[in-house]
Amino acid sequence: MTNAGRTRLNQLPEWAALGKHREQLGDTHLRELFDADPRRGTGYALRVGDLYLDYSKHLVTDETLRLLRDLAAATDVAGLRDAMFRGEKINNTEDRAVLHTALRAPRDAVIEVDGVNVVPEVHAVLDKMAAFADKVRAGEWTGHTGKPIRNIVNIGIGGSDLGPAMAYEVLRAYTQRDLTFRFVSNVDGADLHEAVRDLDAAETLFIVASKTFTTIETITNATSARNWLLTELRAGQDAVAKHFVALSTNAEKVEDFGIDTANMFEFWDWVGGRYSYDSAIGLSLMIAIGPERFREMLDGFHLVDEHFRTAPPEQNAPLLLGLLGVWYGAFFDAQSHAVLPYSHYLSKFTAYLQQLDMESNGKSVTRDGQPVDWQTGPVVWGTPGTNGQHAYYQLIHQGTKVIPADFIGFARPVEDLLPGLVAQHDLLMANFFAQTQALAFGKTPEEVRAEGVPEELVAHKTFHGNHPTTTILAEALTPSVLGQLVALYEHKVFVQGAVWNIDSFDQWGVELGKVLAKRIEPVLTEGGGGEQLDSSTAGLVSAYRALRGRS
Ligand SMILES: O=P(O)(O)OC[C@H]1O[C@](O)(CO)[C@@H](O)[C@@H]1O
Repeated sequence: MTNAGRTRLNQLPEWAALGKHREQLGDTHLRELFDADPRRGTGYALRVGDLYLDYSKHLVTDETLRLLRDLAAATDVAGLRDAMFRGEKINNTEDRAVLHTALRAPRDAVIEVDGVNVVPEVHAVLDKMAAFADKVRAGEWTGHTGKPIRNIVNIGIGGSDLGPAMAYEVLRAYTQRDLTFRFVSNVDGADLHEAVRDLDAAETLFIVASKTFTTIETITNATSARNWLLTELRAGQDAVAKHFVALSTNAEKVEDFGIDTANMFEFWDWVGGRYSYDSAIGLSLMIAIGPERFREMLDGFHLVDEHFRTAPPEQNAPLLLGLLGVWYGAFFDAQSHAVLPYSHYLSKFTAYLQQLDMESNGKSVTRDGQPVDWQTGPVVWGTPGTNGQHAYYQLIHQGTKVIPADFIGFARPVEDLLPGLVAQHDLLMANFFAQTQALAFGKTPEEVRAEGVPEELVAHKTFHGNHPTTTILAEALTPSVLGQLVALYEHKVFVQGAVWNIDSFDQWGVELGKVLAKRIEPVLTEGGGGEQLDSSTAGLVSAYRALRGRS
């Protein structure tokens, strides 16, 4: 599936048609589009599972949407999608299938990789995880000294950290509150230090999460955690078995580290790191929320998988969101995309999406290695919306950049909020609705003047508006809704990669820095070798050594 010989994206007639249409659209304002169609607000909306998705505040008309769907057809998004679901090796630079959708397939589904149905293996691991999670939750998994495990520390980085850490925050209201969870990723020793300093080692379980089990940050932190544990417990190597489990595809390396492979939860090379938290990588989350809730989350993923696989293009939400991103990148020169959740529990959601989107689509060559000459993945950024309003929203409202944004909010606060706090929810959501309204429609100079604003301030108090947003609203932030949201973004990223003709499932761009760090480390510690470095890096390394008192 190299797509060799495919017509270059910007030479397709469908691309040219979009370019021409963009010119015709010119400066058409959302105010005009809404005035022209009183039903636009409800007409440009979709329901997917529990998600209500309003895309009416986008700079598009029926014609734009039709042309974008034509582009999707011309680039065979549906063909690549079907190949992915069938287990074909669409990750062509690594010659791997891309089957995170199999992680949430029902028990009786049949999905084959190299002629083997992978679904039974997926469910066998889920069952093993559930048995383990139940034991820990019930206090039946005891440590080396016989005390029950009460603290769970996940050690991993990238996809082996961001997913479980994000989902733990999102679903905090569903977690077993007498257990403590920590997530360690940074090779800066401060991360592990702060995570364990107040924990009783006798009650602490380390989950070492690494697809490859070779990632230097994770193995370094896991080794330090093992040293800490054995020192605290004044115990020998035999204490490791009760306090360390591994989540990996690499049994050999897990064994080398000293973790019993009986305590390893497996996944497979057809699960990309950034698509993996619904695999064994989600063990910490499953312990936190319990197997039943975890399964509800998987069902939420599956619901959107099925929607993406089967919904017609006009109603296909990931297709639509993906195409809108293509539209803004190519024809509005949008460089970034903001994700602005109006839920404190989604505070790590955008950070999670950064890896999902930017590691997937931060590419500049096509599947067959030709340089692209069109925009690919945007810079994804954002934090919970109300906080952003008092920080960077100024730039979105009145700056010079086009920043399409997703607003995500919920009708009901989580159930166990303290009673006095439930009332705050309407204020939160009033802000949610007000912001997309202000961004779309702005405030004209005439409206400003009508308020009696002095003429010299009119320009400053004018809001041009016309800033595109998607609004995603659900009743409540449940495990299923989280699964639905993540799958929606996974498939949106897929659609964009398919249109741009890039491999969204490799990540060669992270390799060079790793190799150079390995070379530089001995120069920092032992000295010498500086002459092989460029003059800037050599100067910095020598300043570092001097500051560390090394000559
Ligand atoms: O799970 P692993 O193998 O430790 O990898 C961690 C992360 O490192 C990366 O490979 C990037 O270096 C990510 O894609 C991955 O999620």
